[in-house]
Amino acid sequence: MVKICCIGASYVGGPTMAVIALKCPSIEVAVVDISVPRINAWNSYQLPIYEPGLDAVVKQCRGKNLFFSTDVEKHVREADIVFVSVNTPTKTTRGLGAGKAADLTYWESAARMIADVSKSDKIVVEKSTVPVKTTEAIEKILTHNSKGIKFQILSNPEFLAEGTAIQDLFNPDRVLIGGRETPEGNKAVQALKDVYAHWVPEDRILTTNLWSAELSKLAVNAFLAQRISSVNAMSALCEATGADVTQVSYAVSKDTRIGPKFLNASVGFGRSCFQKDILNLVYICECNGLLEVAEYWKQVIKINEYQKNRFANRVVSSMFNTVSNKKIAILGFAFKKDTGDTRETPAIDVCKGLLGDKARLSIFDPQVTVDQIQRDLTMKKFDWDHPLHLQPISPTTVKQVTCVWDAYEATKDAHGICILTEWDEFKNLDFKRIYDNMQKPAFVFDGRNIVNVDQLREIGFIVYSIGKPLDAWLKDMPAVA
Ligand SMILES: NC(=O)c1ccc[n+]([C@@H]2O[C@H](COP(=O)([O-])OP(=O)(O)OC[C@H]3O[C@@H](n4cnc5c(N)ncnc54)[C@H](O)[C@@H]3O)[C@@H](O)[C@H]2O)c1
Ligand SMILES: O=c1ccn([C@@H]2O[C@H](COP(=O)(O)OP(=O)(O)O[C@H]3O[C@H](CO)[C@@H](O)[C@H](O)[C@H]3O)[C@@H](O)[C@H]2O)c(=O)[nH]1
Repeated sequence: MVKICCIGASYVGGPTMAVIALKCPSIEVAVVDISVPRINAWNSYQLPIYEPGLDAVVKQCRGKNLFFSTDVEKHVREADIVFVSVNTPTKTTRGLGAGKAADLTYWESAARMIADVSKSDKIVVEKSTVPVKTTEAIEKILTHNSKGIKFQILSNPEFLAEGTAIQDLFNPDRVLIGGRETPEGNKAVQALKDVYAHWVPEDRILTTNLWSAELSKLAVNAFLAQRISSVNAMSALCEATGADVTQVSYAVSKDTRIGPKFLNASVGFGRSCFQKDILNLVYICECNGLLEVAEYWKQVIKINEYQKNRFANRVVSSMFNTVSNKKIAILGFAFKKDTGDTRETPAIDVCKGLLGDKARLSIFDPQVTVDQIQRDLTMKKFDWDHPLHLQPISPTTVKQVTCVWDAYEATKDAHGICILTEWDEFKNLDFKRIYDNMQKPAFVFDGRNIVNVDQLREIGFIVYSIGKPLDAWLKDMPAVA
């Protein structure tokens, strides 16, 4: 029986391995992590991450051919194939490349551990998103101390998106496998292909050299984020001219060369992946002396910062240029719907912007805990190009924040509402009831374009939707970005 071990039991390691176990009953899969609470949660009824469809997959395989464990060394030692799916955040502290380069500390320590504990030949699969040429460094670590054991290293980047991870894994656009172009490398690629071939059609399994696989992952994220920044840049122009960004993006999407996906204007893209992977790309360009190329990709992140600032400024300027001591309801804190993940969520920047102007915030998100919100709002944000108001806020400011478990509670007596995540349940709220319980004039700032603007205006709200023709009230109060 082939044995797989995956180091890192989080958003990628957990769902990916659960799907491999489900689709390949003849393979034994162990997912290991150094975090005891995380592994305990995987072995309980309350999984550590919220992902639609994940519970059912885990329930079918756990204890049969899917195991979660903190005994990292044992499972690595026994495995034929070791996936490494640890965190590769942006290097935030001082040192070479700080603020842009990927921090490979976790990857390196995983590689050293694999080299130390292995007693048989292994295929090591790079699942984490890493800079181009990381495999080369990992190869050196593994082979330096290999005691005659042979390691083949493959790059197999993951393209799942949170909130749709299970459907993305069941039906991937492609599976990408990069390997050494040697007989041993080809054999390792084939072994991994055989795993995916249990459910992925052969024409969707692409094989490349190692560097193409690593770079393709960064390229895809850069292209996706670039689409969002492009449509968000258009949204500012729409507001200035009276065009409607939904109409514009629909017209753009009808061009078959462009297509319809990833063209929704929003308060900004979140999650560390887009920002960290583009910063990573920028750093690689700079290291290769390609300064203009680096500047080009940096602009995608700058527009994202601009969009978040623009939104917070719009709220303040619309409400008579101050939100001091006003209650603002924040509906949604996660970076997108159907996940509890808040990493780099635009809500952090918008909330910090409003708190900087001394607003009182009442926050509701169906999947994010109070502790997480407090942690996010007090955490120091690393400074790559951030305005001052996004720096850490003081404990007194945090007292201006309450978290509640109901949208009606959050909006009670509020002066304004900011919708920051597109949760489906926000579309069906009783806005008449909400309006009746709010201070007047009552404002709605829709950062996800999910509300029916006409209906809300009829109720009496002053409504701001990203990239839409402005309410007469707002026209006279231009937002300064
Ligand atoms: N989250 C996504 O949607 C997504 C999608 C595609 C790719 N990726 C990439 O996949 C990688 C993992 O992402 P994630 O969101 O699952 O990461 P994460 O940061 O949520 O979790 C990483 C896990 O690895 C564990 N870990 C770190 N070092 C370890 C070690 N030496 N031994 C055992 N466990 C260790 C940590 O305890 C943690 O549970 C990243 O490189 C990310 O860029 C993420
Ligand atoms: O038209 C759009 C689409 C998305 N977003 C925002 O963009 C962010 C990212 O969304 P999404 O890409 O759906 O989620 P992620 O889980 O971050 O997935 C991205 O990042 C992963 C990590 O690398 C990749 O594996 C995925 O392919 C890639 O889509 C979220 O804040 C969304 O709200 C928009 O504002 N407008």
